[in-house]
Amino acid sequence: MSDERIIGAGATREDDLSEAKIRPARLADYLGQAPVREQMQIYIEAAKSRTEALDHVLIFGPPGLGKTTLSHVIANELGVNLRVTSGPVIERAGDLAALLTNLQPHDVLFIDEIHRLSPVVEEVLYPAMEDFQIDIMIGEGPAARSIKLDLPPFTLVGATTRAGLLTAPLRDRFGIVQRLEFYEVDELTQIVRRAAGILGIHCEAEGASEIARRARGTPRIANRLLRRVRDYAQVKADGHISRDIAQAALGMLKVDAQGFDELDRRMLNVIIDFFEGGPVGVESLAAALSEERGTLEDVIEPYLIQQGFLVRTARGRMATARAYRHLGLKPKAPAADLFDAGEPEA
Ligand SMILES: Nc1ncnc2c1ncn2[C@@H]1O[C@H](COP(=O)(O)OP(=O)(O)OP(=O)(O)O)[C@@H](O)[C@H]1O
Ligand SMILES: [Mg+2]
Repeated sequence: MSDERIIGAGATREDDLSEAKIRPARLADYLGQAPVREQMQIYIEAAKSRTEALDHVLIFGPPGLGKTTLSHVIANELGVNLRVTSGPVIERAGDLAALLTNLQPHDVLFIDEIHRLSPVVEEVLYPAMEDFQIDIMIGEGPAARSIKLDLPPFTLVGATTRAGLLTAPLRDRFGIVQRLEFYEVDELTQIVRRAAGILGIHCEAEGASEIARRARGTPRIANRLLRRVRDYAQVKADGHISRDIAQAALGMLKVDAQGFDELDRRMLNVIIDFFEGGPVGVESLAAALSEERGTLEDVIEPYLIQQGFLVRTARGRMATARAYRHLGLKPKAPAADLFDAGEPEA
C-alpha cells in the first residue's frame, strides 16, 4: 500500500535511519519555507532576548514536509532541551503530567500527531499551556483531592497533518501557527544537493534537479529518491549522478516526469474511466481504488490537487483537463476544466 510507494510521503524505517544524518539542525539549513523561517527567526530571537519561553507553536502540513525537523530546529535555536512524544502515546493524564513536571524552564515539548490526544489528556494540557499549571488528583475515593502544581514555563510544539482535526480550544491555545507548503523544485534541488554533500554522493546540479522535479514537493521523498538513484548510479555507472542517470533510475522506479507513480495514475484513470471525469464522492472513489478514505485524502490527493490535476468540488472530485493530457487522453468537453473553488480545507 501507500507506505511501500517509492514516492510515499510517510516515513519508512530506512528514512528514519538515514534522516538522522541529514535532518537540518539549524534554521539556516532549513531550506525553503521562507515565510515560516523568517517568522520563526524573529519569534525565537525575541523570546531569547526577553529570556522567556517561546510561545506555543502549532505546525501543520502534509507528511514529509519538515514538521518534526522544524521542532528540532526550534529547540536548537533556543538552546534548550527537546522532549519528544506523540498524541497516541500519551494514554493517561498522569503520563502527560510526568512529562510536564520533568521539563526544565524554556524547554520544548514536541507532541507529534497532536490531533490524536485523548480528551482527558487534552483537558490537562489547557491549563498547562495557558498558566503553566496542572491539576493532579491525589488519593482515591472520598479522600481524593486535587492539587495544583506549578510547571516551569515551556514551549509546546504540536504537529499535525491537518489543522482541521484539532479541537478549537486546543488550536486557540497556540500563539504561533505555521502551515508548511509543498516545496518548489529549486528548493528541493538545494535540499538534494545538501543531502548528497552530507552523504558523500557526487550529484550534478542537473541530476539533483531531475530528482527534485519528481519528488512531489516533499523533502522526505527527494531524499529517498536520491538514495535509490545513488544505488542505480553505483551499479550502472561510476556512482556519479548526472541527469541521464537520474532519468534512467527514476524511469526504472516508474516515477514519471510529474513525480506520479502507478497509484496516482490509477486514481486519475479511475476518475476518468469509471466516473467519466467526476465529480465523484470520496467514498466511492476510495472503494473503487480499494484504498482507505484517509489515505486518499491525506496521502494521494493533496499533491494532485496542488498541481492542478484534480479539483475538489462540493459534489466530489473531478479530473482536470491537465489530468487527461497527462494520461495522453483528450480532455472531456468544457465541464472538466471548470475550476470550482471547492470545499474549504478540512
Ligand atoms: N526545510 C527542510 N530543509 C531540508 N531538509 C528538510 C526540510 N524539511 C524536511 N527535510 C528533510 O525531510 C525529512 C522529513 O522531514 P520531517 O520528518 O520533518 O517531516 P514531517 O513533516 O515531520 O513528516 P510526518 O508528517 O511524516 O511526521 C527530514 O528528515 C529532513 O531530512
Ligand atoms: Mg514528523
